[in-house]
Amino acid sequence: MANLSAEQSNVEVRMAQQAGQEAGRTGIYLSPMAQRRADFSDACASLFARLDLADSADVAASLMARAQPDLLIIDLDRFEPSIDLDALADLVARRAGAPVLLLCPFAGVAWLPALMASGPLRYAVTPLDGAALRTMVETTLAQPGAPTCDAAGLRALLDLRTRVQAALDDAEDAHTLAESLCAALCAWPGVLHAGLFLLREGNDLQLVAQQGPDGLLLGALLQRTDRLLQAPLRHAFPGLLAAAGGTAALIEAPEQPGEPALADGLLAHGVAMALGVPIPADGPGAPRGALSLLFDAPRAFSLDEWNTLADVARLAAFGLRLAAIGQENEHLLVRLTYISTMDALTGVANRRHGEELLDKEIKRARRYRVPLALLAFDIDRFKAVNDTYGYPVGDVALRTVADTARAVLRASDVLVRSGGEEFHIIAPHTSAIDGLRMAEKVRVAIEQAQIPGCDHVTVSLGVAQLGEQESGDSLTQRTDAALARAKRAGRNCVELAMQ
Ligand SMILES: Nc1nc2c(ncn2[C@@H]2O[C@H](COP(=O)(O)OP(=O)(O)OP(=O)(O)O)[C@@H](O)[C@H]2O)c(=O)[nH]1
Repeated sequence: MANLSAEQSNVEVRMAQQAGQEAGRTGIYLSPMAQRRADFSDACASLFARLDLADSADVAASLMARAQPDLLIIDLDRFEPSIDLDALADLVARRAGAPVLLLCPFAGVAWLPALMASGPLRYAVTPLDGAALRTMVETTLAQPGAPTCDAAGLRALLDLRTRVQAALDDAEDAHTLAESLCAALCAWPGVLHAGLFLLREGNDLQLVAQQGPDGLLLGALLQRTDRLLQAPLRHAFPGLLAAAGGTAALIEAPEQPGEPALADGLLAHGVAMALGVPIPADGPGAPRGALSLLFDAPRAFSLDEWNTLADVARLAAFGLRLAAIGQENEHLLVRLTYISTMDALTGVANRRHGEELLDKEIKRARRYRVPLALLAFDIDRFKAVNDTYGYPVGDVALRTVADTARAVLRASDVLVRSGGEEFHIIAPHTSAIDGLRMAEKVRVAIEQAQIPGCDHVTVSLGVAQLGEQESGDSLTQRTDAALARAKRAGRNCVELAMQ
């Protein structure tokens, strides 16, 4: 069987050689690597009557100036990092539509769209074995046009763009955006699975969202879901290559990167081709990562498709930045609300916020016809504490008093620092009698509390229940008057307000 197929392929080569030579076919192969020029010559020279090997774009240009070949092959493998994209683009442009085959390493497909924009070309991802290379050369000679989208392909692209736009419009946070983007990409014909990787703090690349058939999970395929820049398959899996290197990566066959574990995993789930598109950092501190797409069959992308994929990645970057800004705004709002409503020393509500809360509770008490009590308390002879132990100890005493009072209150009660060493407690669902009990509990708790630096303090308290038509101001005045009476009555006691 092996002999037969070897014989067959020899026949094919001889036929192609004959056809090529009879047609007087000419070719120019460009690669800066001597070994690659020799390998190409071994695999494909027989397809041409004349094959010129060029080691630079300049040499290829001068060969082309003498006579345009039937096929120009540009091999980008090992061209990097000194690749002169402009010179190569110029070669493609000079072909003016005549056949060009671009051989592109799987981790360097970012150059593809740039060169495709200079003129029509076919491409193949390398490494390729000799037979596959020969087939690609023959295919390009037979059908030299660049991959294009038919009407159905364009409709699918439009649909993808619309879905991505909608995902951006509806995104509440980075996670929901990533999920919707994966769903949009999965709806693109041929896509089996879509995933989104994001670089988090500390250079931790994580899989944020994925969508695909049951059982096809990137976590299982890559054998981890976080710290993916250290994953064993980071040099082979296109999604990881794109996130790590910031440039697109494409494998047109599972075994192309030479990682048997990856090839087995992809083949087991019917994946024929894998693409990674980097999500560019959209400004400093912005998230960066990659989109990963797994396809059920190999296909050549048109320039429209490459451009759409780059647009999707840019929109993803923009949307993720927007989501991050939304989150930062929420944090700022929480901080701002805290600063403008809470007392910095004790962490309880400040006077202005206390007044707002009292108004709210009064309205609620009226609507539901439930009692509301207001308590006022003030530290006894606090001036003496400051004078004797110093202001910092006075501050500690204020904090301890606030903490102690808060500890004996219900969750629905609100403690307010009204100013200096004076506090109020808004007590919903509380009658005057219950308010008195509550005041006594607060008084005893504070009397017994240990104050670091000054031993103990006591408080005097006033209690009032909201009258039927009473305003917040009037309730406060009556409560404060009761507190004043408690002070006059000798301090460390509770007084009930008069109606
Ligand atoms: N350490 C500290 N002291 C404060 C603060 N705010 C107000 N005070 C002090 O609280 C004291 C209040 O004193 P007074 O109003 O005379 O009342 P008092 O000494 O507590 O006496 P009675 O209320 O009559 O028992 C003053 O010494 C203020 O300086 C604060 O934030 N920190």
